[in-house]
Amino acid sequence: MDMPSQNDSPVRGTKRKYAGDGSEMRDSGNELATIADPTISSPTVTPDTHLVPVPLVPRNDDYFKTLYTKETDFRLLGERDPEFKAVLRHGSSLDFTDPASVMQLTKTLLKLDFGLRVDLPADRLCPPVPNRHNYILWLKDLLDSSAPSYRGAYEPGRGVVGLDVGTGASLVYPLLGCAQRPAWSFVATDVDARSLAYARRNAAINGVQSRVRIVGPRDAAATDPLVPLDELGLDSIDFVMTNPPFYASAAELADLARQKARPPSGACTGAPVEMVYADGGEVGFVRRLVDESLVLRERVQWYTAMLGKQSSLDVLIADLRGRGGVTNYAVTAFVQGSRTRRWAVGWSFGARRPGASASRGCEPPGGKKLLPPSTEATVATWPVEEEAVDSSSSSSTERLGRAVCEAVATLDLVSWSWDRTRSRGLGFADGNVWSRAYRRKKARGVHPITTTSGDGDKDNPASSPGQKQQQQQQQRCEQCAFGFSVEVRTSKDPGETGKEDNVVAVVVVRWLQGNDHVLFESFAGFLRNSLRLP
Ligand SMILES: C[S@@+](CC[C@H](N)C(=O)[O-])C[C@H]1O[C@@H](n2cnc3c(N)ncnc32)[C@H](O)[C@@H]1O
Repeated sequence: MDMPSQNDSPVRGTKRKYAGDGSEMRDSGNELATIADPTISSPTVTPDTHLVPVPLVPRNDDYFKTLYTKETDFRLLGERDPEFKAVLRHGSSLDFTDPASVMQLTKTLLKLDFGLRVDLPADRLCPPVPNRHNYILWLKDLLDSSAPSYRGAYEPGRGVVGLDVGTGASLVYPLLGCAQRPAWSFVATDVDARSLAYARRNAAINGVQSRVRIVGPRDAAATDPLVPLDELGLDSIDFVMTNPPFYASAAELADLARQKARPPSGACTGAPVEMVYADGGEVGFVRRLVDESLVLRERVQWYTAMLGKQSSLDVLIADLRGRGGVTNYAVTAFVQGSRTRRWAVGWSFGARRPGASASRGCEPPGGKKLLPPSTEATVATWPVEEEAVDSSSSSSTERLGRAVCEAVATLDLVSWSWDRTRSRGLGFADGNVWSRAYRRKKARGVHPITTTSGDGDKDNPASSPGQKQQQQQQQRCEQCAFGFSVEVRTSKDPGETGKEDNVVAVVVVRWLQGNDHVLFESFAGFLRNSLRLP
């Protein structure tokens, strides 16, 4: 979960732009529940006509990627939202020690940037939007780059189901996920009845009840699973996410709040029920998730968790690699402004490997040794000449693409296809079919690799012979020891001249499937040596 740091605490009234590092706040009590709900024990309820269901407007992925990449200009935000303007000091600065101001910032960003409205209780966490958004961006990257289609890109039609363990009153992750991905749906759990009542209301306000199933209150006892797939009647889901309770005791929570040197009304980092996990804080909570994942395994493609401390990341990666024998995992950092950094870890028992930006999204202070094996390698770089005007001559990218296809054509692959429009090829092999040893054996008439046969299509009957064949081929590829893509991209390379306009074409190999990192390294080496560049 978000850990407040001493440095986050601005002096009251100082001018400061919000760089997304507002720590978890508890409201002072002057923001009240705004829609009457008998299940919420709010002392005073003020009806607010703004809070009627709002339709979510899907926007393109690039829009979401660029959000919060620059410091937020509060004056501008105030011009766009009068409710935010009302809490600004001198029209341009925000008092981060005032819970009502921080809560308004959260509401304003959710409203303006995502079209979301939330009702937040005074005595529960108020989520900093940029940090929560970072988690969703990372999940999108993780899931897109390890999708069953191997396309390595966003597929709007792909239905994805996620479980948010400990969703909180704001329901922030399911709301952000639904706002960005129309085909995503969620199950959201919590142990806190008060938070859940607000979460249900926030689902209703945003009209996402059919896409977010809110379950609980769960029993906090360790006997009540964090990932209750059987109870929910779910065979499998795509991901689990959690921002776990951080502290191991209420005393630790109070201690850190004191260190932040904020007045009590503004210093609070959430109610103990949300923030304390007595059985070991965030490490204990995520270990519990690891335990469950070791039983559920591939019923969830990605298990993920956000962490407040880098030391927790070290401990959990060691646990996953050691006890869990996990090799397919991802590490990233969510950085907001210059000070606030959170970590996240994800792991999978499946064979589909995520891209480098998702799996090696940061270099932890503990060093590169904490990172999972690399899944991308650049095997060739070629200067892009000025493209010929004559339409009969082909571009450097096309010629490089042809060179890739020629090199790969010499191999005994289970499948290889080249997409000319994307300059990208997709291939599958049963093993190392590029080694000299393989070729020698093949020349002697020995089939060097024993292949496994598919399970057939008994569970998924195809309607036409063409579809049937396609399905069988897909199943065959899924069982291959190695899956890869080769892509020709152009990029700017300042090179030795330092000139930004020096454009090069690069050939990038991506490890898409398999459990043997050596196979990937060796294939990249084969391609590096055998590409006859144009
Ligand atoms: C740090 S808060 C995160 C809230 C929200 N997801 C966010 O990011 O703002 C942790 C949440 O986990 C919930 N929680 C604690 N133990 C839980 C459990 N065993 N199962 C589900 N939720 C739990 C708490 O009530 C709290 O809402």
